[in-house]
Amino acid sequence: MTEIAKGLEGVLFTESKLTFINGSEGILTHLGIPIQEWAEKSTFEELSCALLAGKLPSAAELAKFDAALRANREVPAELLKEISGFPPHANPMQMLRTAISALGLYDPQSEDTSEAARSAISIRLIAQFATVIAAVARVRSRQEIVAPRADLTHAANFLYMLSGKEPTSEQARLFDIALVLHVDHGMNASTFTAIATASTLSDMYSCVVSAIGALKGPLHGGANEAVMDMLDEVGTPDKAADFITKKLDNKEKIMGVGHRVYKNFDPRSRVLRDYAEHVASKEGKSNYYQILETIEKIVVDRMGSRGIYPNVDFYSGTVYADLGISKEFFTPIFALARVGGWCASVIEYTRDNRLLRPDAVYTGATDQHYVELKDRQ
Ligand SMILES: CC(=O)SCCNC(=O)CCNC(=O)[C@H](O)C(C)(C)COP(=O)(O)OP(=O)(O)OC[C@H]1O[C@@H](n2cnc3c(N)ncnc32)[C@H](O)[C@@H]1OP(=O)(O)O
Ligand SMILES: O=C([O-])CC(=O)C(=O)O
Repeated sequence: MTEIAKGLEGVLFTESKLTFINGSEGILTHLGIPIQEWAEKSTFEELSCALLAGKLPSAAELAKFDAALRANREVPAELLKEISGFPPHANPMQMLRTAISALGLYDPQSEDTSEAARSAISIRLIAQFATVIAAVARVRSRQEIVAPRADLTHAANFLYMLSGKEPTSEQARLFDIALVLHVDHGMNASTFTAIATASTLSDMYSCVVSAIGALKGPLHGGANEAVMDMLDEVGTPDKAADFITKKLDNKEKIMGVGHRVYKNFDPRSRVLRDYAEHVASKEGKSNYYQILETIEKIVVDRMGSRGIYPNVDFYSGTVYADLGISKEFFTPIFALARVGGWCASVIEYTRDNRLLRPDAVYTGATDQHYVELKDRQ
């Protein structure tokens, strides 16, 4: 019988030098460097630059990349006008997808699929995702759009555009670490989608727009918002154990746990948990943090032997909530970070491109003939 790799599980379709994951041991590296070191020592700018270049940048290379990001933060005024006209109740990921699609219309280089053009567009996309997401947030809350500032880091500038207030250096650093943790993750569904689009030799904006659509779903990037919905449904820490036990007894899926590749702790969730714990030790444990602690313990006790552990989406929301960000923006923030990984993966794949075109085992009808409409039941 023909074997079908449902969900393409375990299928190797390309080579990559960017990200390595050992799911059974909970190891994640970018360019061979552990994610914990990137989180502790690096920045979103540096990791994005490194993935795009395929190597750690020199100080001069990083300064040039950072300057290019800062210089490209502004988006066309026409686009801001379009975003201001979006229905303010619309889903922010739909707004992001539509706005990035429109952004491509204003980029004279958008149809150029050479590596040099793809790299230049990547810098603009990384810089302008922040401006677009913050603009979407301001429009949804019926506030004036805040223009970007070139004197702030990528993380600080985004938080500034979101709230209109400059964040403290601790807030900016915490957010930067969250971005670093989300930049890339091998052949996840949204990166694979970006690559599938790129494999037809389509343009960079089309690749990234299709990836936004894939990230949006609750089985992928949308899980971070779904975790927060779950925490809001639980309400108070004393109700967490009962709530999760019932869900597990009913074989319902728990958001923010389980992973196609990790059959152990997702190392990113450990880093995020440590930061959430750090905030909790300074400011007292929030309800959210206490509920997650209880859920984690019960899930690991009952599901750990089946390889089901918290993933990156489990704790990220508490970190964003501590920064005053509302849950509708958790998935757009995932996109804000992941755009770097999407661009780097598209560039790497298209260097040795082959059209992606898998197949399905046909199980439909055979030996049929067309029946005229008037003769059908
Ligand atoms: C950034 C990211 O994209 S990380 C992932 C974010 N997504 C989530 O957090 C959503 C919740 N998690 C899930 O739905 C899954 O774990 C996935 C889709 C992410 C990956 O899992 P897959 O490898 O596709 O496993 P699949 O969904 O087939 O489940 C396998 C078994 O584990 C169980 N399982 C998997 N995840 C969960 C979960 N979150 N809660 C409860 N049970 C689970 C399934 O019910 C299934 O059990 P069964 O064999 O008794 O039917
Ligand atoms: O790798 C995956 O399948 C999902 C994931 O954790 C990510 O994209 O960060």
